[in-house]
Amino acid sequence: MMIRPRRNRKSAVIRAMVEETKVTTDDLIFPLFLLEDPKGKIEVNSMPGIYRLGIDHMLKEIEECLKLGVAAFDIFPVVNEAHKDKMATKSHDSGFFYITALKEVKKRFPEACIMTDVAMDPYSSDGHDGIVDENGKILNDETLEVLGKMALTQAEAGIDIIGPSDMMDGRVGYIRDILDDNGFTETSIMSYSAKYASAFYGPFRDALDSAPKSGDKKTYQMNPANQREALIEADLDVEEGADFLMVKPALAYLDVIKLLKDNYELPIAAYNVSGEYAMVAAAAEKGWLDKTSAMNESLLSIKRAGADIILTYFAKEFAKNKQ
Ligand SMILES: NCC(=O)CCC(=O)O
Ligand SMILES: [Mg+2]
Repeated sequence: MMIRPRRNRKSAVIRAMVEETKVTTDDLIFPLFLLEDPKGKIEVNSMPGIYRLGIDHMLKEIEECLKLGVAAFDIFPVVNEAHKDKMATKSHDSGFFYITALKEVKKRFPEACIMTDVAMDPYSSDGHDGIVDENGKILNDETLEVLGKMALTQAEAGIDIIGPSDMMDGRVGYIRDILDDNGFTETSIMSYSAKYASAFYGPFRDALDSAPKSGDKKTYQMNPANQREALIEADLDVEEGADFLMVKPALAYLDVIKLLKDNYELPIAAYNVSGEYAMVAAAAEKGWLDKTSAMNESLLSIKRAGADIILTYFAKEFAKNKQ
């Protein structure tokens, strides 16, 4: 035998030397759920180890993460039912707890990179990302106006990266124009370019209590069967001024991550979503697999597929394990 691939696996030093992919805390964005009650702290039932936090706890959490080397956070609001309405009015109310908390976070930790989400669902009494008309249809162009106001309100709070996750057509360009017209030329946009209508968002909707009250999201989120459609979405986002392209979910869509990586020069992000976290966490709780190894392998696979950035609920745990 002339060629014996096992020689390059014979010791830990050689294995490390020939390792093609490495995940570091620099690659990670940690999604966090913000509660209205400043002192609140409630675990998400379907995401063991992940908590919804009031601002007091969240400041502590961010401080701990920064010490561990995790410096980027995507913050989502948990909105009480009483504050939801058809037009998601609270999403662009600068006095709402979410915006005041974001300002507090940026003031305390100016060095942290803070990302926010642009979509109507957390604030919508219909639980949809856009405006729902009397026939249950999701209105595209009317929704853009709400998204524009939402993005501007977040930019005014000093947010570093705006994340439109709604999948309305034309929203990246619409938001870019509004930000630029108001002087926020340095506010970045990470577009959820290829966001699929996935079952793996279930635990996130538990966390935010934001599941659609009727229907599903298939008229705006992509069909999991489609790969080439991701190129259409990504082309548009590039033309409209996105700074990053995102694929979501991650693990069931590694081919899409690779496709975008091979076809675009912009950095590629992948969202290792709540259901992907929950599967590992639940199996680990049952003793059916090792949580740390499964976490490391998941993140490695997402990076190997081509993701430069990974949004993951494992961020803090990964960083702790690296210490
Ligand atoms: N717009 C953000 C999400 O929908 C997150 C989904 C998840 O983590 O399941
Ligand atoms: Mg699109």
